[in-house]
Amino acid sequence: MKPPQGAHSASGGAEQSQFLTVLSRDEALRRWTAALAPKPIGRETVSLDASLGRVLAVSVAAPIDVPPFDRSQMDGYAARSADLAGAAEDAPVRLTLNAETVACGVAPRLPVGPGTATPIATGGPLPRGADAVIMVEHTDPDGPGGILARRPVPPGGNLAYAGSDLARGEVVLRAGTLIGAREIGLLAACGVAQAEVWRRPRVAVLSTGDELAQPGEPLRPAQIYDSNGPIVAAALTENGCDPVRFGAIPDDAAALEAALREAHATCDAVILSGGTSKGAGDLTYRLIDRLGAPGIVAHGVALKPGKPLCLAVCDGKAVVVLPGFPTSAMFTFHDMVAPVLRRLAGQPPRAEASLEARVPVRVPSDLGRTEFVMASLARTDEGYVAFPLGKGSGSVSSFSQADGFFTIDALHDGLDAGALAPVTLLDPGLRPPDLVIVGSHCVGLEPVLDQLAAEGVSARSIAVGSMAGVAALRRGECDIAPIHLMDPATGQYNKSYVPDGAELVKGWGRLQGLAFRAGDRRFESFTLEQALKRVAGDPDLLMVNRNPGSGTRILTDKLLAGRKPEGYWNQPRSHNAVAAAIAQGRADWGVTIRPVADAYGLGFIPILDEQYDFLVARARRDSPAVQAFLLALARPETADALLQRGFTPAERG
Ligand SMILES: Nc1nc2c(c(=O)[nH]1)N[C@H]1C(S)=C(S)[C@@H](COP(=O)(O)OP(=O)(O)OC[C@H]3O[C@@H](n4cnc5c(N)ncnc54)[C@H](O)[C@@H]3O)O[C@H]1N2
Ligand code: MOO
Repeated sequence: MKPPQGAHSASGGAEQSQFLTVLSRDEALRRWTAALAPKPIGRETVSLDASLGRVLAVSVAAPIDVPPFDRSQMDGYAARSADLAGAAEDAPVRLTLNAETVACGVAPRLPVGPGTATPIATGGPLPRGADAVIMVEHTDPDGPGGILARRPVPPGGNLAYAGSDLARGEVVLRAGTLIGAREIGLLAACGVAQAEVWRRPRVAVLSTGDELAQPGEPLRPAQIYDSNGPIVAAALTENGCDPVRFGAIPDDAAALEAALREAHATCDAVILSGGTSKGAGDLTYRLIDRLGAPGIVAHGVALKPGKPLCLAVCDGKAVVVLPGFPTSAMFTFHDMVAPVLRRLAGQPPRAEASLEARVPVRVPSDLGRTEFVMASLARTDEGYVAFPLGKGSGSVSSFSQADGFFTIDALHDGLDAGALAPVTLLDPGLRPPDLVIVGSHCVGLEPVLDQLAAEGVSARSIAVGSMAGVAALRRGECDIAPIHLMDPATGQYNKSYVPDGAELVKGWGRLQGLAFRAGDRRFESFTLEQALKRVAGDPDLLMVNRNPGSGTRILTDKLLAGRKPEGYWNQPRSHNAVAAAIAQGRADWGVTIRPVADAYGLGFIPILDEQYDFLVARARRDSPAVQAFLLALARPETADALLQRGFTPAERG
């Protein structure tokens, strides 16, 4: 959305007309549902094949008996139980065969009189007079026209009576049932070819913002891909609605008004994302308020993520503006919007599940807002651990990687390390991963994890950095911690960081170096010593550093020997961020690894081969998942893949 207007704008300052009242989550929902009175929007009749995933609008009673007639459950002979009462192995009873055979789908013509039997197939209709079936195994032929029955069969033996499965008139599926494969089978068995189901609400999906490109299009400078549109559309389908995509609307009053009016006129509900927060983006609100009464009922909710959520009802239709930040958009959709849309769709409430987990690190939070923290779960010997996915509301990955979320209430400024928290699962069918890897993530891990996936071993890699990985391993929260930590005293990698109960497994080498824009004369063809002298002496050179605790930071500090050049406090958390800052000219140099520098087309002066190794918890070493990991690591294909990506595989004997 557009930034706040500065002093040069016509209005002479940023408008601050939004968030007049920030409501609690519950109050915002109460006002919205009171204005909307959500209920199913209508019925339609669909064919049985098209009914999967739909919700029955009316109860269905069986129009016929199932089975429709008394039928045999065995291949054998329809007979009279009274005739068989005295039959035994040493005293068989002779029965005369009637002159017909009852196959499936053949109506019998002849009755079974006393002393007679009719050959019958499993599923064949029982002839008049018969009240039992004797299995063929319990008989012997006795000439062309008779059998000897060697067992007694009680009345009703080996047969199913008409209506014993479903009786005509019995309700087989109730209104409100979600139709799955089993329900379809049930309806088909009763001969029902169509189902009366709730109509799926058509919900318009509009992204807003000049910066949005659609996936598949090239990304121009300062653009990002529209992820909210596709994820909201998919989440609507998951919740029983039909999304209608309107794409990304630029920040232009006429375009937005036209799209919004069309969406409101042609759909049952409208969901926008972006431009709900402060700034001069109040265009959307003025337009929504003009769409119909009562208009906006809540704008600003005391929760995080999701504070700028805007809820409206215009002429009986729900209109929602989700925050632009992807995690905020998805969380508010999941928590507040989806349950209401499900009621429009006639869908049953979503199944909720939660479990208790220990949160291993302190999680700070804002006072005054209920904070929802997305977390990845790992199972340990002492129960579940919830790792907060600390990427913030702007992240697209934290909502998708989260297993669930826990809350920190508005009156607290954080959750202490080690606290227990109930975690609400985003997918109630959570299956904890077989292998938990916590520490520094490296793209060299991908071929190893691909092999595990192909073998059916599910692995979860949680990137928290090397130091935090060591701590997690020490607390028993993971199986493996990848690290690349130089001991500043010895210059050696990793060996001095192995905690009790762990062992070090060799990974691979990553060439660390000083990266700069290719062709930059201030670095081109310099040795490392020359380059370091240059950065110390040239105040125009801007560096990009790494976050404290990262292996690269330790190395950088060692190289700088106490100096803090311009840019030192710019401390992103990844190799890629360092390379992007240099490539895009926000910085001139930084320390990163060769594969990343190459990917960004940067110049590179080698420093040293840093060792990326694995701490393995000894107690877990023999588990099948850890064994699979170690095997995958040792495969020649892995070494090839590492070489291809610019890493130096460890020598293995
Ligand atoms: N001064 C203040 N700034 C902000 C506040 C505030 O209270 N005061 N609130 C912050 C919070 S909290 C959130 S959440 C965001 C929400 O911002 P908007 O809803 O106005 O959204 P935008 O500004 O349009 O975009 C924010 C961010 O998200 C990206 N975005 C937008 N649409 C999409 C999309 N369809 N797919 C992917 N990403 C999208 C957009 O490019 C921005 O990066 O505001 C804070 N600021
Ligand atoms: O409410 Mo925003 O969604 O904190 O990030």
